Amino acid sequence: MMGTKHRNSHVNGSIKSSSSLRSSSKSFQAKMDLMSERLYDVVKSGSMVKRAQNKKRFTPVNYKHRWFELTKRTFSYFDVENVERRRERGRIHLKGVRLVEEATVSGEGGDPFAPDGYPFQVGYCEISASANSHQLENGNGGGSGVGIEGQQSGRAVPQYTLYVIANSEKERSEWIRAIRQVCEDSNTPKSYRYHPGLWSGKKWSCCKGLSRTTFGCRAAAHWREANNNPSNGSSPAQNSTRSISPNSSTTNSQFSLQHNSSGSLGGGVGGGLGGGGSLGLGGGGGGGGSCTPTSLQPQSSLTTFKQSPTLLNGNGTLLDANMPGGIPTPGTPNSKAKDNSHFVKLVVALYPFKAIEGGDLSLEKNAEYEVIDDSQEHWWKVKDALGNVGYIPSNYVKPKALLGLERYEWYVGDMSRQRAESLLKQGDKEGCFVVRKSSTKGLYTLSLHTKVPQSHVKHYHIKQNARCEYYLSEKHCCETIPDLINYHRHNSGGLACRLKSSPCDRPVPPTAGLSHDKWEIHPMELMLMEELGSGQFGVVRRGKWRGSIDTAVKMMKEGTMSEDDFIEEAKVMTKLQHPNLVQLYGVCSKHRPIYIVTEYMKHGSLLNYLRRHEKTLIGNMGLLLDMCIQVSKGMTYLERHNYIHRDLAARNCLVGSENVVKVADFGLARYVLDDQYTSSGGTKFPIKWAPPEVLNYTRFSSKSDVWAYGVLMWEIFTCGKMPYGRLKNTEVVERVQRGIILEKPKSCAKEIYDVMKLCWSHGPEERPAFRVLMDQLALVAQTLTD
Ligand SMILES: Nc1ncnc2c1ncn2[C@@H]1O[C@H](COP(=O)(O)OP(=O)(O)OP(=O)(O)O)[C@@H](O)[C@H]1O
Ligand SMILES: [Zn+2]
Repeated sequence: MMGTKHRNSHVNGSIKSSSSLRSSSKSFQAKMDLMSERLYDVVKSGSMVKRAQNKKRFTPVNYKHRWFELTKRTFSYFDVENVERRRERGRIHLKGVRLVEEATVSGEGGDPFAPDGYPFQVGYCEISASANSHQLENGNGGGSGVGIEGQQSGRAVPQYTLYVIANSEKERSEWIRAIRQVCEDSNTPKSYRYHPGLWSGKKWSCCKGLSRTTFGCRAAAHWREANNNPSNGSSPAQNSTRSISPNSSTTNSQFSLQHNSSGSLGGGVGGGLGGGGSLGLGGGGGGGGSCTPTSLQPQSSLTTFKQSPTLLNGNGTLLDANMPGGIPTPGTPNSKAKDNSHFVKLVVALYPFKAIEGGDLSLEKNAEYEVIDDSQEHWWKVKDALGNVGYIPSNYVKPKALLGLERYEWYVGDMSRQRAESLLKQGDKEGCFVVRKSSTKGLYTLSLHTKVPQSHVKHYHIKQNARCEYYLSEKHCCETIPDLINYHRHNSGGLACRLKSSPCDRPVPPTAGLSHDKWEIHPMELMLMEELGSGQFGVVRRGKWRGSIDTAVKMMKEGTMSEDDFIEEAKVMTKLQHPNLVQLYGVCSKHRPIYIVTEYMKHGSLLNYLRRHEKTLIGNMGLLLDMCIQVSKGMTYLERHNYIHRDLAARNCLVGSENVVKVADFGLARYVLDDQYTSSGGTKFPIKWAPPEVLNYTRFSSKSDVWAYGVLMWEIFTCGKMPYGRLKNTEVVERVQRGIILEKPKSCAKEIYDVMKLCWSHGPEERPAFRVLMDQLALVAQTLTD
């Protein structure tokens, strides 16, 4: 039980005045050290989302954007605003770090308010805030005054856990690796167990363990081993716990559910439910949005769990967490294979899927399936309740343990205000509504269509009171959002009208290929219909695959592309999958002309769409900005996969229902044989979308895509005007070389034009990455709308 009450012992009133004097000068010295350290040894930095103080209840305001910095001694975080003089909000001394692992914060039993992203956790023990790093170098030798902290710094078991949500899988694994690398490993156990999930106040979201101090349900080898393992390289498809997870066949094994009928892997006692610990200098006051009275809040905004320093094993025998080798693990790295039977991954179908090819399995919406093989990214082998086994598209299911509001028809997730409006107006029904993620991270918004006095959509923030109950009008509070929705189905309670229906089913996303391992399509399986348009490669027609799936079929004019190379590439391209990329289903390559078969987008090319709807679009900055953001999401995905588009422009984006915009034709330019198209001197070369380094040296990169993206933004905000008007290509080249850029479109806010200008920085390295652009535009959207 030690440790639970002592987190503030360094400010304990019993400390004698002389030592407090000493400690104040020491703390000044420590501050100076820390400042210089921050200036000179930042190993890694970046903005991510931090989960605040652990509470019994989950709340959206638990999540804040913070600027993180890793130095050789600390992992600290700062306000994101005010770049020059960032205020430090808290820090972890790396000496105290005991585990760094991926985490699962959302999903069933988890935090429904967790924003999307890639969470990881840092488990640590408290290191006295007043002590500087030099003192701590000696680890647990501390005198009795700071005895508890001194001892704790030598502990194997972390006392607290900090949850951080990275923006991409790659970023997450980079952070995990970086923190592990700079951490002293002397205090970390050879292997340890941890919970990938969150403690909800009642149980662990990962294993449903009912005691906060229950042994971790996941075994990890010491991270040295994990870090050295080549399979934990930077490949975004692999996550860093893969090699050390008990369920090695599971690509993302944090989803494993534990079926553990023979009792828990280890019991546990002790450890209060106490919240946070005070950490380091400056922590105070952060976090914000607490749900409990502030006087009960520990001063730091760190999310922390108390864990017992003393543990029981499965038989109830006392174990000393300080003993060499740390916590005994039922699943040591060598015995992991035997553990496999305990782990079953259950998924729930978000959409129906009809098995057409042999070997596939149909999915029934909301039914549960057991995953048998998820070694391939896009097609998993699963078993249904009747024992039928087959392949299903992995993007149609969600791990049961991660299921949040998705199970509800009315939840649309990441839909912008503008798209929600167009969706609801389309149905034109009184009381038709959706709940969506608000543009403020972690919050939700109810969008409601009403016809009184005339057809319009109202947006309400779902708020929380001091007891963490949700409400739309303060008089009617509910414990959960679904309860709140139910309440307002029966009582308008201050809303424009009662909630009635939600719009038709969520649109079913395309699959990566039309079946598992399928990218060669037999032309007999395609029914060709009307012509959709034509480009320089030939005609595009609508098609139906096996009478049921809408497709677009591009019939490639013979001699326009190097076909064999493209056919090889198509296998890779079918594997690229993102909601803002036009899905490549496959090719018909056995006959000529070859067909390229893609997802069908009902409103055709973005360029024509902008021109056709100029009147309604031009005044709607929110909608135009939303289109830009959608494209930036698709491009961020390509960037992350090191895939260069080479011909990004409004003509190569397509529009689907509810103003969904997707990027098409990525990478295709490489297979074009026509010199006029491929050489920067050619008449068909997209000069107006090309940055200086492409014009000069044909040097393509993701950053040349960023330049083109700036021009695409300009096309969007002018509703499809031709960049540089009627200027000839040679004149455009000359201007670009001289640094003359496109003018600000009339209907475009200065903040948005500023982003375009960044894309047109002369040197590729000065241009922001897509992932940065995406965040910047989301911030602009937040200030301009919602
Ligand atoms: N997946 C699709 N869904 C619906 N319509 C499509 C699809 N793909 C293409 N089209 C329609 O076909 C037209 C021609 O497309 P295509 O990609 O061949 O040429 P383009 O992009 O207009 O020009 P370029 O040949 O220079 O790339 C598009 O403008 C669009 O209207
Ligand atoms: Zn667990």
